[in-house]
Amino acid sequence: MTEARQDSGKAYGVDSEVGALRTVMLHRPGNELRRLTPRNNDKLLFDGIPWVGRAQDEHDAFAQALRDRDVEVLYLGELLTESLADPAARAQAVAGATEDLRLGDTLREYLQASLGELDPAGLAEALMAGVRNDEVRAGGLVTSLLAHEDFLIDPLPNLLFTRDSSVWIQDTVAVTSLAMPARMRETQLTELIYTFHPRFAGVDKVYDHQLEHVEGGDVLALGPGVLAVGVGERTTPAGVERLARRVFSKDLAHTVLAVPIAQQRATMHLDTVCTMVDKDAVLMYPNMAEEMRALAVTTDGDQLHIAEPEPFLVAAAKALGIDTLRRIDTGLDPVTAEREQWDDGNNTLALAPRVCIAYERTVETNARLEESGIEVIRISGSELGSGRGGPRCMSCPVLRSPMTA
Ligand SMILES: NC(=[NH2+])NCCC[C@H](N)C(=O)O
Repeated sequence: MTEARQDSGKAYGVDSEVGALRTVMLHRPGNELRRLTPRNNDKLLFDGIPWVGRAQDEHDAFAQALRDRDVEVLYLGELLTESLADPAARAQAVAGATEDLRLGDTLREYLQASLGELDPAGLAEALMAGVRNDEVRAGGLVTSLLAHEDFLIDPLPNLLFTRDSSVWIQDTVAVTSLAMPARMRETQLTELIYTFHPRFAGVDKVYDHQLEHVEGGDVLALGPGVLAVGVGERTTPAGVERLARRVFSKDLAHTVLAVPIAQQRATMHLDTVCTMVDKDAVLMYPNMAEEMRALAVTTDGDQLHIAEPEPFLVAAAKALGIDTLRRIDTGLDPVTAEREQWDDGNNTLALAPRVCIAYERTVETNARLEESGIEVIRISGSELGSGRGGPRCMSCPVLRSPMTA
């Protein structure tokens, strides 16, 4: 895969969680965060109202920490704007953003016409930050009945978490299918980027946003040929089944480990409780580590075979063909562990084996990681963290050095 990828000049492909990170897609938070209010923040999946300027500073420091380690940083907003240079992309974008039945025909037609007149940057901004009723002069019954502050196109503050809206599996990309209504439209944007951006021309898409729910935060590339997929609040049982069929049919993996996780906000994705920090080591939330189980899914080319549930580390080591998958045991007491898990202490982003980025505030977890020989690059996330996502959630690796020899 890698040779073909490099020969053809395609700069994408991911076969592990820890191969040297070369290119990553981030989203610099923008005006979509300025739409959050105390009345809509729950629905929009934020726990507070971030100070946007500071969140941007924190995010810039995150991007700089990556560049300092020779990682190329792509921005979703820029890729989107560039994609919208294509008239076909603009038409698809406008149609997608205005399909909501809340609009009614008059308003829909008005919006389609006015969005159609925007330049690519203006349209990208409307797609990300949304459009408020009092920002347009639409006229008509629906406009009159809606409140000034109602959104005609909802803002997408969770674009920040680029991990979830697409995930690279080898040299294909999965445009995911997000479960929460507040996030569903995000994948219209990643779909546009991977369809229309010249950088990704011709890329094979292994999943799409109209299929059963799968979120990227649930998908871990444990090593070449092995995916672990969390099943809980976001990714559904049917989602992991569909993803397994898709990756098997394209020979992108030989084993998919389905990992049930508690259906609650604190553990919304597998990467909130488990991330990889070395080729053979994971950091796990201690309060859940013992009970985590996995069902290994394999195929004979026709049927799926589902193994009996086994402890996650055992099933993962078997699938990877190694003796042991080590767990970095932070040894934290249950209360400290719970506090640091909530603050995304387990949500590390590996830049290479034994090097990761973490929020500085998860002091104890970071100290234990260092004692275990893992380098920790700390970033501040006092504002970024109000969206309940850490460095792994805020990054979509596009290219990692392959783990395969
Ligand atoms: N991969 C992750 N853990 N992403 C975190 C996403 C947080 C976001 N506010 C949500 O609720 O969807």
